[in-house]
Amino acid sequence: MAAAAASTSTISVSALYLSSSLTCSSPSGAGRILKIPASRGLAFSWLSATSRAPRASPLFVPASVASPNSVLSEEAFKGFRGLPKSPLEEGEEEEEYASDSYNSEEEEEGFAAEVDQDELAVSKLGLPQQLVSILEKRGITNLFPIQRAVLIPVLEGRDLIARAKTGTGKTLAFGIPIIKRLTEDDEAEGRKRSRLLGRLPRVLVLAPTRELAKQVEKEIKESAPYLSTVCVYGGVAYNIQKNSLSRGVDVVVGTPGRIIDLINDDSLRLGEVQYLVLDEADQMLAVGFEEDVEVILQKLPPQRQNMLFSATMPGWVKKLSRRYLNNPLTIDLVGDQDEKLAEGIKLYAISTTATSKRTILSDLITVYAKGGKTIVFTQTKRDADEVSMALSNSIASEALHGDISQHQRERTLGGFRQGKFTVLVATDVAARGLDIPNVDLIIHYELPNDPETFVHRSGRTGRAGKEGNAILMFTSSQRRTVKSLERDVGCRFEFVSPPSMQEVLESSAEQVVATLRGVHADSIQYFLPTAQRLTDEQGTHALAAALAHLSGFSQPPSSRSLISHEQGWVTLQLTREPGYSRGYFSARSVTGFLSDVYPDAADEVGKICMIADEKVQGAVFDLPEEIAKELLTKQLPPGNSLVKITKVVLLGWLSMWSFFRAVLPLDGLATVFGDVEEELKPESLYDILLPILQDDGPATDFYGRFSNRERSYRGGGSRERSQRVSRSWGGRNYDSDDSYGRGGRISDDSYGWGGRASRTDSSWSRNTKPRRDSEDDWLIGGRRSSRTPSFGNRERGFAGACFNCGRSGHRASECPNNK
Ligand SMILES: Nc1ncnc2c1ncn2[C@@H]1O[C@H](COP(=O)(O)OP(=O)(O)OP(=O)(O)O)[C@@H](O)[C@H]1O
Repeated sequence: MAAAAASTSTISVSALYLSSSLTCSSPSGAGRILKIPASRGLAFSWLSATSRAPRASPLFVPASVASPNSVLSEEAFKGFRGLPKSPLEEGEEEEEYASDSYNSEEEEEGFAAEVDQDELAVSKLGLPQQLVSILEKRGITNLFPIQRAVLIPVLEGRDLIARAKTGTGKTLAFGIPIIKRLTEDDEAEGRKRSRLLGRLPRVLVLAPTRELAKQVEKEIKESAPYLSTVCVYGGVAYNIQKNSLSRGVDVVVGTPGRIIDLINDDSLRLGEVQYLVLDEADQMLAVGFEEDVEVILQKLPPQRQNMLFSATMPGWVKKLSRRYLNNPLTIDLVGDQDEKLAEGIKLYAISTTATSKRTILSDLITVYAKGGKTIVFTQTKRDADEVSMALSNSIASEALHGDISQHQRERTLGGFRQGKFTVLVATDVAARGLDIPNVDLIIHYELPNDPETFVHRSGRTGRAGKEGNAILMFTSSQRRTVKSLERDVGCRFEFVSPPSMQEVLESSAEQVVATLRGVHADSIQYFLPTAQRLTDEQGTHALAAALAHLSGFSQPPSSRSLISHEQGWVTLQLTREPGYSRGYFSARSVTGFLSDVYPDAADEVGKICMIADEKVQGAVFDLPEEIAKELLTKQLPPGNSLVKITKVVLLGWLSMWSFFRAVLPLDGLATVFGDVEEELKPESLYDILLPILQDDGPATDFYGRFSNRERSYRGGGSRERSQRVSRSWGGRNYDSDDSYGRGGRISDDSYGWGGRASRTDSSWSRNTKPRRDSEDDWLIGGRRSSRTPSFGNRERGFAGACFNCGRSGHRASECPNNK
């Protein structure tokens, strides 16, 4: 068993659905393994059984509290009525504890019923009334698990290291106890201090990005408006920040670069800081803030309480905790759980081609976001701009990346928050920490660089216990990476096909109906006579016409290519019987055939894809609708057959379908599949399905870092052409990536990705830089220089960081610390 590090108390206990070995250690560091069979796992159903937690879905609470291998703070649950005796109490046998405490189903149920949900109510925790009222007004009536876990240790003055899933309320986890302490101290002094001009800060919160800093400031300000909270970050003038500091401040939140500048010109004095919070500590390292952070820590008074929040524990973060934290308590609500995502997030994956991505994107947004907010993640700034611009034709959208000025970034985020536009197209700058309420859909337009980025991007939805969807777009050559992601993140994708036109139309209509519900009753009055007349004349047609128009379909939807998804095109399939083949069947064979049969078609042909099945001599290709119609009337040379493809189905279904189609008559097919699935409704028996096609791109099976190669063959064309062009790409499009191209202090908080950009080594992808600190390799920006591009491909070795210990080279499931 791995005992906890001597200086760190890894948290113990809580036998919550314990299905595997849980490593526990007492505060003295003596670890023990507690084994409780899954069947005896204790369900903390009381946490989800409340009707008093309106913002938390039932799915949410067990995520952090009752999943297998949850590791929680024993102290955190002190005082909970009905909490079973700790298994770690002196002299108690592990097995005895297991059998004594949980020996029957009834006992479990009895216990669950006995525990009172009020134990989590903010009104019952002894918080200052002022704070309670404000929190309740904000809809925060019950603590989330990380907040409950952190509360007592912080109030007891412990240093701590904490980790919880995205969107689970980490900001208030440190915010609530700190605000409580400051409020009580002020009350004890008769509020003299709060009126003191020029008072020095008692709390310092360090955040890796400007946006995160502003968000933390907002959360603290909204929860304690009576305290003075000042946010300092780069990219904006110093004066306003200096003036605010000079007026007197209780809490300073900021990014390290600007904090150092303000310390250096004596505008910020840290001599009275009692609480230090390092938010997203591992990200500080990723963006090159490690030196700055250490400089700041050395300037703080030694008598202070430290709280460090970090998703992983790379070497530097461990070093920080050893050097600057005092016997910290580790509170880890993720542990080695396989599933790293919050429970409310439903994951989909969709196979696309480089050329079909953009057209599919807007359909996905229409069908899956249903008019709600969407964030689309791209790899590069250029893609963010281009995708946002392309979307703007049909959906209000804005881009967000590190090249956009700070002022504009704030305006964009503000507009998105307020719902002024519904689609934000962002690079990974927005992946970490941003808390935008009610984001319904995340689209990974390009694969993320690593599993952690996937978790953080996806975590912009499904926050605070809500539900959300995340869709991963991948090309067929990236299929293995998708599988790796499933393993690394412990998630399962539902593989879906591009939305059909029918689905797009239905979703558009639903959104219009939702908008109509918002029309004011008084306005409706003015239109009633006309509506009545129209209904009398045309019946429901009148309303259908209005819906069609408001959905943006005044003209009938044009046909769509099933390979490029572009409008106005039709996809046809040409197959040739083997005996009639004149040599190797290629894209040229298709154009040759078209020239013979209908030369106009040869001139207009769009994308051509070869059928993957080598036994079939054939290809599918796109033609403009009118030309396709004409072609289908032509006499074909013997041995050739030409059909219009009418449907795409998922690969899994396709193979099953092909099998049954080969062995059963049509009515037999209907019997086999009956009404099982939408894809296989009886009417679809007559559909001509798109066959499996040869890959249209180069191998990009190592997460998103090379996916911008796809740009090279965007625009369609034959497979041969695509590959030839794409090979000329050496890898990443450096100049357009957020991690590069900025240096110096100014960029210190340029969205976090600039950081000490000057230190980044653009040669990382070529794997030439020697390994300096293997634990940091995977991180985005800053120091990711040494990871091999084959990351994520299990067969080629795992180069990401372990979620459990933060070290690279193995997954959490293989972590030596588990043993
Ligand atoms: N107890 C609570 N009840 C209801 N809502 C809460 C509660 N605590 C926090 N929230 C809300 O949940 C949202 C997510 O909180 P926060 O941003 O602190 O999450 P996080 O864990 O820091 O996420 P990330 O890891 O993505 O940065 C915020 O909008 C916050 O106001």
